[in-house]
Formats: sequence, C-alpha cells, structure tokens
Amino acid sequence: MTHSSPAISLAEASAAPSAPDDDFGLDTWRRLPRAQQPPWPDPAEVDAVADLLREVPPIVAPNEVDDLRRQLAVVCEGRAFVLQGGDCAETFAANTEEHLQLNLRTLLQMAVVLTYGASLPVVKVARVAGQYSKPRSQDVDAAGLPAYRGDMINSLESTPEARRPDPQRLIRAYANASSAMNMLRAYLGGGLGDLHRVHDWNRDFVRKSPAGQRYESLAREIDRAIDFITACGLTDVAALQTTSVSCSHEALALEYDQALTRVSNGRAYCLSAHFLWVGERTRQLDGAHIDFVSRVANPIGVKIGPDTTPETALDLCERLNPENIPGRLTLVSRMGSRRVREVLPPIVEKVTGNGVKVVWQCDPMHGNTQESSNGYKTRHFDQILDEVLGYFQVHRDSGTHPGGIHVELTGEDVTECLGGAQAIQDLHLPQRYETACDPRLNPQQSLELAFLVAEALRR
Ligand SMILES: O=C[C@H](O)[C@H](O)COP(=O)(O)O
Ligand SMILES: C=C(OP(=O)(O)O)C(=O)O
Ligand SMILES: [Mn+2]
Repeated sequence: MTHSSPAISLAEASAAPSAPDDDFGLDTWRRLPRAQQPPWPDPAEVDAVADLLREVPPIVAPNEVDDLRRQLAVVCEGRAFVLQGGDCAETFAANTEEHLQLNLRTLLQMAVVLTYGASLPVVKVARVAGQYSKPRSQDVDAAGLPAYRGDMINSLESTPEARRPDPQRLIRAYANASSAMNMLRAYLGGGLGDLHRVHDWNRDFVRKSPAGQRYESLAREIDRAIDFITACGLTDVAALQTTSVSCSHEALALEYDQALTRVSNGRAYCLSAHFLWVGERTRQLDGAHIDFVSRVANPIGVKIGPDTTPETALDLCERLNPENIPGRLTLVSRMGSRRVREVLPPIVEKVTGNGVKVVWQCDPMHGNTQESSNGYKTRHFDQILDEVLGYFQVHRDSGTHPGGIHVELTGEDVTECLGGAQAIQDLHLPQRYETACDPRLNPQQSLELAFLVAEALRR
C-alpha cells in the first residue's frame, strides 16, 4: 500500500526483480517434513500453476519490504509499536471494496488511538491480500468432511467436492490479493489515511458506542492539534496526509509464496506480502516452513505458544536471524491469558540474555479460543485483554519493549467474540457470526482494546 518512503531511485526502478535460481536453496523445503501439508490430489497440477505464478508481477515490491524491515527495526529499539490485524481467514467472497475498506478503517482507528494515546509511532500491518490458507487442528470437520484449509486450498462449502483441494485456487488467490492491494494502495494514496479525516473512519454503528464516543473526542483533540501546528506555521504536513500500511499473511501454502519470490539486488524476496509469519503448528526447526522463510529477506514472524521452551525460542532466533538484524524477526507470543505470565518471562530472559534482537509482539487471540455453550468457537474480550496486560507486565518486569499486538478483527459489526462494552453473550453469537475460521473482534471491541492498550503503553 502507499509507502511514505522516499521515491525509488532510477537505478532501483530499472532493476526489475527476476525469477530466482537454485543459489538461494528455495526448493529445499520440498525435501523436509511439512506439517499441515495441503492434500493436493494432483501435485503436477500444483507445479503447473506455480510455473504460471512465477511469471506474474508480484503483489509487493522489494523496496517496500525493506522499508517495513526498517520500520520494525525502530520497534525493536523500543521507539515504535506495531499493530497487526485483520481477518483470521480472508475469503474470495468477502474480498469486496466494502469489506477491505471497513477492515482498513478499523485498523487506522486503532492505530490513531495508539499513536495519540501512547505518543509512539505505530507501524501498521494488515492481515490482507493473501491470508487465504489456514492450518487446522483436525483433518476432518464436525460433519466428517475434509477440513476447510482456506480459500487458497479448498472451499468452506460443506460438500465433499467443495472440500477437495483445487490448485487453480492459487491463481484466484493471486488475483484477489493483487486486486485487494491495488484498491488499498489507491485509497491510501488518495488520502484515506489522512489524519485530517480521522472522523471519517468512525462508522455510524460505532459512533454511538462508548468506544466510538471516546474516539470522537480523541478525534476532536487531533483536529485541534492539527489546527495548532498549522497556526504555528508548520504547514508542511505531508506526514499527516499519508500513511503506510503493509500486508501480511501466514507462510503456509509454500507453493504460492515460493512462486511469488523474486531476486533483487542479490537477495530473494517473497513478494506475495511484505511480512510473513510461520504459525504455531508449523514452526518445527527442521521443517519446511522455517526453512523457506529462513531464505527470504522479508521481515518475518514466528508464533510461539505455551509449550515453547526458552531454548526453542533462542534456536528459532539463531536459525532465522543469524546476523541479528533488528526488525528481521518478530516473536509473536500467543500463550493464553492463564499461561503468559509464567511461560513468557524465561523466554524473554533467554533471548535477551543472549543479546538477540527481536520484536516482541503479542497475539492475544489464539491462546484464548473456547467453545460457547451453544457450540460456537469464540473468545472472551476479558481474556484477550488480560493476555495483553500479562504480556505488558512481563516486559515491564524484564525491562524489554512490548513491541506490538497481532489481532484478528474486522470492521464489520459481527458478534463473534464475547464481552466488551456491548456485553456480547453466548446467545448473541448467532446474530452475526460470519467468520470463515476464527472469531474476530468487531470494531467496537477493537477500539476498546486499542484504548486499553494505549493506557498500558503509557504506563
Ligand atoms: O487461525 C488459526 C487456525 O486455523 C485455527 O485457530 C485452528 O482452528 P481449528 O482448531 O478450528 O482447526
Ligand atoms: C493460525 C493462526 O495462529 P496460530 O498459528 O498462532 O495458531 C493465525 O494467526 O490465524
Ligand atoms: Mn486464526
């Protein structure tokens, strides 16, 4: 999306990224154990589709990827905060202008609350334009059908044919991701992220809520601050008018991510997204996913769940960031509210004790999933908040920087997570339960969380 980095030089612009050769070992993952392997019926068809994707223009550009890595280096040094969020699973059907705009506005609202509330620059990363594949805890669903693995692999529809993995979906994923990026770049370039428009991000259905009203008064303070600096003669306010938002997804369908990898200035860049992360279920040190991301120059993340040992965390850092480059690696703790205060401290101690540079990010969603009394997969706002507060506590005690949060959210007015000021209860879940995979915070819950996180950051 629009990046506020300096215009690229002619030399950079003319050196178009090229298809990689074997020098980068990008095929190595194919010989390694691969958790969550999509059950492709015809591997030859997957190869043919990947060959096609090797020739297309990628979704993002290497200079943008480097720019994000530099922004994350500032987070690593404790001078910025990263906000990452979006759908658990994007779908082709919901890849509409309206949905993309709603999600983006929610992310921008949260970012402005955090920036203003904590006086820290916020690096914005959306789960968008490629978040189309999902790891699952079971291979079959409750109806006995093969599990839905994301629109890039199969369909959510409950029939055996729809659940059959279809490699042509990789092409549809590319088409959807590129059109999503095209639209988001255009809106951000056209001033959607302009701080003069903070009021526009507050949708009517949010405006009347307590978080929406609190947001309105913050937006009025921002108006006054802008008026003040303008009155002082600081009229060169380009920084207020543009903002950069990067895109990210889980590096899971490696066929797709490898096919969109290109070489630029002697380095391999996975250009299906700016930022890629490896999930809790696929982060084996000797496995395919870790091998693949170890070979690309992007900033990357790894989820670390409650069973992670300090040694494993350190091994991941050494494997993925042997040169200890700040901003290259983000460790995303997702321990659950009950375990974070016990499991995270020795990990932080081990990693920092070895002089390793990482961004510490908290995903308070995936360790707090529960089933409601009426059978919905859900999460309670109080536990989500409690995990974030636990993570802040751990970092305060360790003297390390709580670098950011990673949440599943949507700008749609859904009822998927419990609690928040709306006091969503089990019986409300069926009203608007629309996620294709995990329950997302709705815009009121997202804003409420942003205000509470800003308070914790200020402390
Ligand atoms: O988004 C994450 C995973 O796909 C999800 O949490 C796993 O969910 P499942 O237990 O329903 O498979
Ligand atoms: C699958 C996800 O998370 P985790 O790997 O942490 O379970 C996710 O972020 O959607
Ligand atoms: Mn999820």
